[in-house]
Amino acid sequence: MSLTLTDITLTYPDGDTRLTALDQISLHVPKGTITAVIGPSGSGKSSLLAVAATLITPDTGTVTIDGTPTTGMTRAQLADLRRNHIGIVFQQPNLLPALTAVEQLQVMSHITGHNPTKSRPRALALLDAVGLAAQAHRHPHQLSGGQRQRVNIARALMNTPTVLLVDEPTSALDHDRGAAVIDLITHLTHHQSTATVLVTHDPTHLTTATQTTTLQDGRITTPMTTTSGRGQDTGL
Ligand SMILES: Nc1ncnc2c1ncn2[C@@H]1O[C@H](COP(=O)(O)OP(=O)(O)OP(=O)(O)O)[C@@H](O)[C@H]1O
Repeated sequence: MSLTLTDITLTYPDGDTRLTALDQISLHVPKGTITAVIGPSGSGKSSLLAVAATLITPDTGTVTIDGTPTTGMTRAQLADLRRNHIGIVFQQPNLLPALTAVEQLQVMSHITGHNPTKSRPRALALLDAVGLAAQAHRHPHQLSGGQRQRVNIARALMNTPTVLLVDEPTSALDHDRGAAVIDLITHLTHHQSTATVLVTHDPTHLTTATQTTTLQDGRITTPMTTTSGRGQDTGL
């Protein structure tokens, strides 16, 4: 259960030429660990997440999820892999306005062909794990920004992903709420054993990461460093 990127190069069309967004990136993220990715705007962080999520196919290189290389998979196989193995937390929660918090999570089961009614206990347990047991029946407009981001994170975990990809989850939150969200991601990473990649602009987030990598112009510029960040048991 891990995520491995091997020699990834990604280019985009740029007028008559091509812009290299990722240049021979290799990264190994074991289960139960967080790799923080930092770097200036335009350095390739979002591109890296999109490649890891199999949303963009790189020009060269391999994305391996849980030991299975994704190279050569059909679109249907990739969609299946994303639904069942990859959780993605975007900057903005993008919750459905008409649904309550618990229903936002149950929809994920519906998408994977499972019975949403049967998945309700897990949805409620996850909301409890992110501190929202009392808000499970509220609609997005009845939740604060931090609470909406917590629903977003819980939703990404609904289908027990082995890989969790998180893009600047605190950009819309104040410092304290942001720190709480990072604590939550750390906690869930360890106890759901996800291989987590966290893109962040905030250096204070790096203390909870297992390793940190810095991107500059699509290249890794610093060797990984290892810390000892750990969370607590959610029992999920
Ligand atoms: N769809 C695209 N078409 C062409 N160029 C792109 C596209 N997406 C990104 N780029 C370029 O690729 C490079 C890397 O962009 P990317 O968004 O991955 O960086 P980033 O580090 O996530 O930036 P930010 O922190 O501003 O989100 C930049 O030069 C960007 O302009």
